Amino acid sequence: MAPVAKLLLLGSGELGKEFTISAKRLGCHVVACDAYDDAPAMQVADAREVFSMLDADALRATILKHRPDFIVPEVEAIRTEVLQDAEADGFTVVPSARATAMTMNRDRIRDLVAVDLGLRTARYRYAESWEAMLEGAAHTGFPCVVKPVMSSSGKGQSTVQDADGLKAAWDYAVANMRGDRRKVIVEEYIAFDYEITLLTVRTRQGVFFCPPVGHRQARGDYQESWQPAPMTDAILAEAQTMATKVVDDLGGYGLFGIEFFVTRDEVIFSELSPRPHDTGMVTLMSQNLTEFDLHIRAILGLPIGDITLHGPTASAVILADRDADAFHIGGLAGALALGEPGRDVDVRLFGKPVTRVNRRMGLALARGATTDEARALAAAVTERIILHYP
Ligand SMILES: Nc1ncnc2c1ncn2[C@@H]1O[C@H](COP(=O)(O)OP(=O)(O)OP(=O)(O)O)[C@@H](O)[C@H]1O
Ligand SMILES: NCC(=O)N[C@@H]1O[C@H](COP(=O)([O-])[O-])[C@@H](O)[C@H]1O
Ligand SMILES: [Mg+2]
Repeated sequence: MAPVAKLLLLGSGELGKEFTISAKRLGCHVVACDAYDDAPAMQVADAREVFSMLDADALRATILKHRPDFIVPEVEAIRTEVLQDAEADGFTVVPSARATAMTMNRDRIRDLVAVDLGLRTARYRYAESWEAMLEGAAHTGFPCVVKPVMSSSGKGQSTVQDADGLKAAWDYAVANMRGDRRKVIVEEYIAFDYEITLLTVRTRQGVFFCPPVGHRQARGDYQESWQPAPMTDAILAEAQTMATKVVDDLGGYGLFGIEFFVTRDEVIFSELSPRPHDTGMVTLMSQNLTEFDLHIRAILGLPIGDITLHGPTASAVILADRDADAFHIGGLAGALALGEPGRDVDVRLFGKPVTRVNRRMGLALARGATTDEARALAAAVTERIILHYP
């Protein structure tokens, strides 16, 4: 049987794994790529390719070898020029080669949103040396947040309290950045009331939204998320209007995770992923269609219909605390025993072959009468899951 579509998945982590499962359910053939073997998505895909997606020749060769109907980026470590060439040669990049290139570089997406579209963002400046950061900080004030223009999951990110901290922030950013651009964004620190991810689906039938996802971050990386995030209709409508402007400019079809800070009287655009978002993994339990189901449906041009929330739901991450290649994960039975009628619990173990300090190895999911109850239950589930290192 010929597959519904052949997908080349660039990045094979936990998001790619769940996306692959959703795509396989709709009859797709998935070739999962990453820089290391046995990555989570490879374990459920039809085929795998192990190479650095920052290597232009290897990426080009892999595209030509498989000739996919859709190239689906999953990480932010891809030589995006190759995707632009591939698109010019008639391949389809999800959602578009331009969106992938723009979002892989914080400065490009920030300039698009703040300058071209005129949407509210934190004040910012770019810097290519720690001395230049002084000038940036003069514009933003202290505290300020420093991030490499190429990084994700908070890598290389720090909050700086005063001028004395700038040199250390530069060194940390350079040591943890990805790619070869020694450049940072210096951003005004926003003392937000809360932050959300607005999962936004751009389809041939128009733009759809999931109920807003609230989340809590530590070290620039997500710790827990919940849905729905309580917010007023007016603030939500404003965020939706901003999201629509951004995705319509970026174009293409797929799900986008759009991050906003919300203060007492303002919605501030932070950044976006042109693909499923880590905080959106809460939809694995909360919705009739998960963010992964929505992404593949938008890609294939299938109808979305109603996005229905089952009820207040939360996710919490299961992290490793050290570097190890020998380990096992225990406590599943006890964790799942926390569930009872009206208090569903579930876990996802990603199957990553090695641990690292603070590497996300799995996820707890829980439902409750309120998001607070769901969050407490998800946290209790993670406490029962134990990583054992021999
Ligand atoms: N200007 C800011 N003011 C206050 N907090 C911030 C600011 N920028 C970032 N943060 C905090 O750090 C978190 C991570 O920042 P950001 O999303 O920009 O990093 P990232 O590396 O792109 O992460 P990911 O790829 O996981 O989305 C934000 O969700 C927020 O909690
Ligand atoms: N915020 C981006 C994000 O959550 N990306 C997800 O993490 C994986 C990398 O994990 P690893 O660093 O543990 O290999 C990526 O492949 C993607 O699934
Ligand atoms: Mg983010």
